[in-house]
Amino acid sequence: MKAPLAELRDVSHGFGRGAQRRAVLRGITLDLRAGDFVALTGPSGSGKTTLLTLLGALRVPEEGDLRLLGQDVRGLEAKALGALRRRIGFVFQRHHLLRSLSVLENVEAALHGQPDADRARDRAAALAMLEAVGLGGRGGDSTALLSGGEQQRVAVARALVRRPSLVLADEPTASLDGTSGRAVVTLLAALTRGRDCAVVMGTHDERCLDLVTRRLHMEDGVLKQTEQAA
Ligand SMILES: Nc1ncnc2c1ncn2[C@@H]1O[C@H](COP(=O)(O)OP(=O)(O)OP(=O)(O)O)[C@@H](O)[C@H]1O
Repeated sequence: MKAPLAELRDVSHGFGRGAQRRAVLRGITLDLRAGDFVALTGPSGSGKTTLLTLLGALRVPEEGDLRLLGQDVRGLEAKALGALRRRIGFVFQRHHLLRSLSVLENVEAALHGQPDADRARDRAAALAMLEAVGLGGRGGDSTALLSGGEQQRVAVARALVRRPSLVLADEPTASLDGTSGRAVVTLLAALTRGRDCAVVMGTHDERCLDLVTRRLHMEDGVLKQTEQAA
């Protein structure tokens, strides 16, 4: 069996010091493997976003071991952490597209600064990814012309165009109606299936839970259940 894409062993994390101290994640042990499409559920404040930031190498845990894509994040310098982050795709609640760039340029921008950047190849990859999210004809449009669901599909294209090994989505459907939200999660599942990739989606959206392969539930910083979905 291949090594997990993410391995957490007894990971704890908190914020603040002294009387202001707040323990947010407590003793999290978890493996994520290729093919996992995970819904991370739990009440507001239970620690879902904090866990996603650790999985995204945006923070280093205060305690415990965290290996991402085979690397121990604690041992990494800032440059190596940056390189690791470039192998991870992020989708947020709001799309965070750049209004001054066209739809296609927003997706292409995710490829800029890559060590092996190549303009023509990057453009072809961005166009193919826009096609894959059903927006093949909209590359030249301003992002302001798109609906909320379409904008979030561009955000999915932007996150996946680098072919990341780990995709992290924090409430990707929260600002969308039910149909558009489901379309976004369906796309995320379809475009990552069969690839050497794991997806973790923090969500309160009950309507999308049938689309995942695995459910994790957080309560007060503790992972309560690790259940395989049907
Ligand atoms: N940078 C920070 N500094 C201090 N406290 C923080 C910080 N980030 C998060 N917290 C606190 O950690 C706790 C968990 O927050 P987190 O955002 O991880 O929860 P969540 O489960 O994602 O919540 P929601 O579903 O509302 O997004 C909260 O009490 C929050 O206030």
